[in-house]
This record gives sequence, structure tokens and C-alpha cells, in this order.
Amino acid sequence: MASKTFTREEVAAHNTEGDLWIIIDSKVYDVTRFRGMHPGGASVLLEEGIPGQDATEAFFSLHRYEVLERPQYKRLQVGVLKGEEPQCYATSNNGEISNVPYAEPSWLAEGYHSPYYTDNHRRFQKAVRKFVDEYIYPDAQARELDGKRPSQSVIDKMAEVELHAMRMGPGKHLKGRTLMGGIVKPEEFDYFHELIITQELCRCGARGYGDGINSGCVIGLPPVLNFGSPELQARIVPEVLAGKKFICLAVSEAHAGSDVFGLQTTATKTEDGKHWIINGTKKWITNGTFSDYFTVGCKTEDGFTVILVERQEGVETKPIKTAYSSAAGTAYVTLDNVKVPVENTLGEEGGGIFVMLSNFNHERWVMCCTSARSQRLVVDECMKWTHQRKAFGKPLNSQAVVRAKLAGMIARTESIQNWLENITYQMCNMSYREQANKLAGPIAFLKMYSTRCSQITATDSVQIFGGRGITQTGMGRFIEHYHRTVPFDALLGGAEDVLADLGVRQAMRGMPKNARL
Ligand code: HEM
Repeated sequence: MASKTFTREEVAAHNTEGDLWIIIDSKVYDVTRFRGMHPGGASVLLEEGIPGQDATEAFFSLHRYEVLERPQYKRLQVGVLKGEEPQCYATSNNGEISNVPYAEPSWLAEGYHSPYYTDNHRRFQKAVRKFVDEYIYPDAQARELDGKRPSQSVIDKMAEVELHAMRMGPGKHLKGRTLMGGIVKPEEFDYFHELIITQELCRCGARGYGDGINSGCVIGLPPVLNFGSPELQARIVPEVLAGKKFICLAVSEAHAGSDVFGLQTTATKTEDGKHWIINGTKKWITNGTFSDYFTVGCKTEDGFTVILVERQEGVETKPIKTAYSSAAGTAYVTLDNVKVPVENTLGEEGGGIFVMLSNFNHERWVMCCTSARSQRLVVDECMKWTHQRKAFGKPLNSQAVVRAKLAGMIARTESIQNWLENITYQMCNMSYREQANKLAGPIAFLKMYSTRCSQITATDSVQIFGGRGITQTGMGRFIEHYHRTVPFDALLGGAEDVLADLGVRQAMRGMPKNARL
């Protein structure tokens, strides 16, 4: 029983193969029978300094804190040390703000200030974090392992507090909804609230799952919200935001990714002009395997047109095996003579590029939010690991070469977050049209810069974690995951080089004609 107390001397008497106790962080464990099942082997538990002794340091240099939290291992605890309190605790995913330096953006760190966040944002952040840690984190870890799509119970829970609606950003779709239990009024909800949601969600450290929980909707629904007919909106939007139906954006193809003018999926009108007949294929479609609706980019007589397709005869989806988990529902979509009413056209016929462009800024900004926070997760992991792991008799962080790597990743993470907050502030103060004009370049640059940085940070973090950084279980599991999935950020929403060029071309367009050195 965990409530029993023992002195260190009493524990020390249980020091043989047939009667084996150890102390970890003031808790006493009977590992006699567990020894034969220990994933790290039986012999290590009999090594010098372990039987009947305080094994705290040895334990934390080899195991994550969460190991002790697993029910099957919790049961091994037989008591606690008399008059001693646990000194170690998990600083992640317990609903609290971490006090590990740089584990939180500065606006959340004690004693720091920010011009951007109000008391309302702070209350909102607390509630979102609690929600994510309680409901989403456990499902994220389980689904990331089994590759199944996110549990419907989590999607429903998210709908209860209107997380799906809030992830669409500020706007009229929030009207009449009770957001996060009423903490923020629909008309007060701004891009900083949305940034908070996105960044809190990616603390789960499960990239595929993160996309699985309705990222398709974040990029697939805005064209319906902004360009769909009132009838289409009335039919589609409520059920999607309630988490009962799923939608995805289906633009990229095997033939063309960033180059939307190179798309080959065609939509041709029937003779009576009442329907589109769509033929083609779409590739890398997030949430595609389980989507009910597809926002499809098509080549039409007038150019490029976006059309909403409902799952029906002629629409087939099959999973694509990518580097991240199949929880994301990444699909190859085939469209064979799919008949769609012309009323499903989103925006003008031939005006698809405008529909897409108006979506891209928001989509890329969301990705910047994710990338910035994921890099911070790596900083957090590296700070803890280098603090608790000893090599050559000293903690890893006592080595200058390790500290230099930490310095780089901290500086990159901080600069990205600060730039991101500046852009978010501009978004809060610009109309959608102004944003499209003035922020397409800066957002493209930020995304390019952020994903460049993230790859350097991923490489350095693997060096810091060594073999554990390439191992899917144990101490380095988040690092392995990050390093494996970081290229997604650099590709989705426009490849780095394409975005860099877009930013410079935008700047060139703004050059005063008479500017001279
Ligand atoms: C209540 C006590 C313990 C439990 C429940 C436990 C559990 C585990 C688990 C689940 C693993 C698999 C890796 C992971 O998921 O992190 C593991 C690995 C390991 N454990 Fe333990 N362990 C305990 C105590 C110890 C102690 C005291 C030592 C002593 C040095 C030890 C040495 C190891 C080693 C060497 C590995 C392999 C690590 C690796 O592959 O990187 N364990 N243990």
C-alpha cells in the first residue's frame, strides 16, 4: 500500500534477488517479481547501488517520468519514505504552466510581460491547456501508436466547447456559439485566441494525430464559409463544426503540388449546364480517408475552379503511408465521372485561384503557430534531458558543445514566436483583404524561416539525445517523432523555396520605381 511509510534502513534490508526493493523519488517499490518482466532486463536491477537503495538518479537517466504513472507500474509501489516528499514531477501535460526555462512562450513565463495578450487570453489559455491535457493528450498518444483515426469521443468533446468552430478563426461562423464554456464572447475572439488553440494542441507531440483532429476542416471548410452559397453553407457548415461530418482540402496531385496551375483534374459541364462532371486524382489529402466532403481544385474551361464534392459514387479514397501516423487519414483520392450540382461551385467559375489564395495565408499562419510551438517542445525535451542525463560523470549540460546547441535552438524558437506574434497582431488589425495584400509575403517568409529552423533544431536534438533520438520508445520518443515528421511542415502549404520566392516577389512589387542606391 502506498500509504505505508518506511525508513531508508528498513528499505535497505530488502536487497536480495528474492526480496528486492528500491527507492525512486521518496517512493518505495517492490520489484522482486517485476524483475523478470523488466523491459530493461533483470540484471540491471541487481547492479551495485540499486537493491534496497535510492535509485532515483539511475532511474531518471533511463526512463521518462510517465513510466511511473502507468497503472501496471504504479502497482509496484509499496509505500513512501518516512518524512520525505517527492522532488521530481512531470512538467508536461499536467495542465500546468511549466517552469522549465523556455518551455513556455515568454508571455506565459512568470515575471515576463507582453503587449499582445489580455487577461481574457490568459484565462482562455488555461482552459484550453486543461482541456488538451485531459482529453486530447491521452488519445493522441494511443492513436499515434495504433494509427487509428482520432476517437469520435474526443471530436465530440471538442465540438462541445466549439473548438472546431474556433479553429476556423474569428468570424461570423462563431455567432451564437458558447466558446470554451463562455470564457470568450464570439465577437471578442481574435487571432491570438486561435494561436493559443493551435499551439496548445501541438503540445501533444503527435504530428499525425494533430492533423487527424480535423486539420482537413481548418483548410477545407474556409472556402465553403467564404465562397459557398447560403444553401450550401446551411447544409454543410453546422454538421462539420459539430464534428459529425468531415471535410478536407483536395488540391495537390501527383502531377502538381505547389503549382496549382499544373493541376490535371478536370470539371466539365453537362449539356444542360446543371452539373459538373469531375475526373482526376488528388494526392496527400489530409483527413481524406474519412472525409465526407472534399473541397476540390479543378481545371475548367475558364481556368481554375474550386468545387465542393460530396462522398458518392465515383469518389474513392485510399490511405497513403507517410512518415507520420495514419491517424491523419492521408489519402489518395480518385474522382471518376463524379457528378456534382453547379451550385456546389465555390466562388466564381475560373476564380479558383482567388479562393485558394485567400485560404493560403491563414493556412500558412496556422502552420507557423504549429511549427513554433513544436520547436519549443523540442527545447523543453532537450533542456530536461541534458539536465538529468549524466555522461562522463557530469550532466550533459555541463558540456559547452551541448550548451551551444541549446543556445541555437532557444534563439531560433524565441525569434519565430516573436515574429509570429507580430504578424498575428497585424492580422488582428487588418481586414481580410488587407491581410491578403500586406501579409502574404511576411507569412510566407515566416513559414519558410520557421521550417528551415525546425530542421536544424531536429538534427541538433537527435545529436543531443544520441541513440534515443532515433528510438520510437523511451526517453527520446518525442525527439524521434519530431525528427521523422518535421519535413511535413516544410512541405505542406507550399514548399520552402516556393514560399521564399513568393515573399521576395511580393516585396519587388512594392519597390518604389525611382528607388536608387
Ligand atoms: C519501478 C521501477 C522500474 C520500472 C517500472 C521500470 C520500467 C522500465 C520500462 C517500462 C522500460 C522500457 C523503456 C521505457 O519505456 O522507458 C525500462 C527500461 C530500462 N530500465 Fe527500467 N524500470 C524500473 C527501474 C529501473 C532501475 C532501477 C534501473 C536501473 C538502472 C532500470 C534500468 C533500465 C534500463 C537499463 C532500461 C533500458 C533503457 C533503454 O533501452 O534505453 N530500470 N524500464
